[in-house]
Parts: sequence; structure tokens; C-alpha cells
Amino acid sequence: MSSKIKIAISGAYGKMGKSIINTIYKIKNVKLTALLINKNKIIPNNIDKKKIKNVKISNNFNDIYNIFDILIDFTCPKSTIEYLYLCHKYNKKIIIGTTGFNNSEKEKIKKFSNKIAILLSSNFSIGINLILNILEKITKSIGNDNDIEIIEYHHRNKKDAPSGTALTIGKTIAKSMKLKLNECAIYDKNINRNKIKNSIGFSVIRAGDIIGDHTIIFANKGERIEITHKASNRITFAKGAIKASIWLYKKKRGLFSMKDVLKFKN
Ligand SMILES: NC(=O)C1=CN([C@@H]2O[C@H](COP(=O)(O)OP(=O)(O)OC[C@H]3O[C@@H](n4cnc5c(N)ncnc54)[C@H](OP(=O)(O)O)[C@@H]3O)[C@@H](O)[C@H]2O)C=CC1
Ligand SMILES: O=C(O)C1=N[C@H](C(=O)O)C[C@H](O)C1
Repeated sequence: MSSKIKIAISGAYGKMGKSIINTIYKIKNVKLTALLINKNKIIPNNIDKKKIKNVKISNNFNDIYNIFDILIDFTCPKSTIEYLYLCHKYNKKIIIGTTGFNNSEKEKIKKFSNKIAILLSSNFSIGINLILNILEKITKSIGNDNDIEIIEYHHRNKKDAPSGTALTIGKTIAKSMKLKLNECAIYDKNINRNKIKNSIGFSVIRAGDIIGDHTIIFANKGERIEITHKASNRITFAKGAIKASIWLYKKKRGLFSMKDVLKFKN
């Protein structure tokens, strides 16, 4: 590729935004050209000013639409949808890392993907996507005979629950049992499991500065299988999102996921 892919980040001063700023300069095919922040905020002290020397910083998409190719968004559902409209207006591609969308917002994302290229992932780590890949096989083998639980652990500031990753894991398991998640998910532990076949229980822990851990339990009489992923640094998500943006650059339109990017061999 002759010229580098130009990247803008929305949510740039957030935990994920800062992680991407500190990672992107190490990756040769891409160049950070713009930061979209919420209000006119001072640059956080844990952002190295050298890394954003020639980068435009604005709280207005219209200031930067002509200096980037792909927007990497880690903000909140309301802001993501606002940026989706603007990416459609200016025909820009978008990597969506934000989680916590309601059904109407998910419909909007799907609708816009008819016009622009969108890659949506609740978790950009290689590890979680590898687990999603093998979960189908495990569930098809033992899902019907086991109690299934998903436990997620995040930092005390996380706004949505269960996590987007936990919901994606639940959806993958449900689909492997030929069910929709809303037909088998149990969020309320007072429900007697004996009454529900093929249920998937969710548990949520919010504490300290936990980056993002997920455990899936398949429990039967006499044994249980526990599959756990622990993110120890947000760099794992940042690298995945940047890798996804390089992949998405070639696409004109459509809704994609990390499954399309990683193409694990079965
Ligand atoms: N897919 C994945 O792999 C991962 C997804 N996530 C998800 O990403 C999202 C963000 O997580 P995290 O970075 O920890 O959250 P933070 O709250 O640390 O960061 C979000 C940032 O977005 C800013 N923001 C909100 N609205 C706008 C806007 N319209 N324009 C520009 N900036 C805006 C916020 O500003 P202000 O504080 O002023 O509101 C804040 O700085 C969450 O939904 C989380 O679940 C997180 C990690 C990995
Ligand atoms: O809010 C976070 O931090 C994270 N959110 C994502 C989710 O909701 O699954 C991904 C990761 O677990 C970190």
C-alpha cells in the first residue's frame, strides 16, 4: 500500500481511546490523523503529546471529515449512532467497539451497513474471538445436557451490563442450540432452573479496575467445564481494532465482525 490508512478515533480521551493512541503509532500501515473528543477538554496527562503532534483534535465531526478514511469508535451508544449518521453522510468506514446498544440502535447499525462499511465487535481480543469460534462445537456436543452460566467481571465504571462480550457469548451458545438468546437467557437467579431447559445464566461483577474477564461454565452431574478469558491490558482490544480497520479499508459496504477478519481455521 503506497499511502497509509488515515484513522480518526472518537472517544479519544477515554480508556480505550487513549489505549489506541498509545498503540497505533507502532503499526506501519496506519496513521492517526484526528481525535474526536466530547467537549473542549484538556489533553489527559497520560497521553504522550508527541504521539498526537500533527493530529487534529476537535469535538466536531465536520471539522475532520476530510482528513481520515476510517473512524474507530469507542464512546457510548447514543454517540456511536450520531457518528454513524455522519459517517454515512460523508461516506466514511467505521469500526464500532462501543457496547450496550438496544435493539433499535442495532437495527440502525444494520441499516447503515447497506450504504457504508461497518465492523462491529463487542470484543476485539484474539482470545475471546478464539473462544467464540470453539464454543459452537462444544455447545453442539454437550449444551443440551448441561447447565450453562456466563460470568463477566469488569471495572467499577462500566456503564452497561451484562457486557457486550457476555451477550455475544450467550448469543453464540443459544444459536448453537437453535435458540434465540431471549428464549433461554436467565438474568434473575431466583428462577428455578429445573423449570427451564437449555437456559443460559448470566452473572455480573463490577469491582476495582478489572479490565474484562469472562468465564463460561458447562456444568453437569459429576463434572463441569470452565472456559475463562482474562484481559490484562486494553492494548489487546486496541491492536484488534486497528487490525480490523486495516481489513475494513478494502470494503465498500456491509456489516462485518472479527470473525471475518481473523478467519480461524476449524
Ligand atoms: N469492543 C471492545 O473490544 C471493547 C469495547 N469497549 C466498549 O467501549 C466503550 C467505551 O469504553 P471505555 O473507553 O472504557 O469508556 P470511557 O468512558 O473511558 O471512554 C468513553 C469516551 O467517549 C467519550 N465520548 C462520549 N461521547 C462522545 C462523543 N460524542 N464524541 C467524542 N467522545 C465522546 C467520553 O467522554 P466523556 O467522559 O466526556 O463522556 C469518554 O472519554 C464502552 O461501550 C465499552 O463497553 C471497551 C473495551 C473493549
Ligand atoms: O467496558 C469495558 O471495559 C469492556 N467492554 C466490552 C464489553 O462490554 O464486552 C469488552 C471488554 O470486556 C471491556
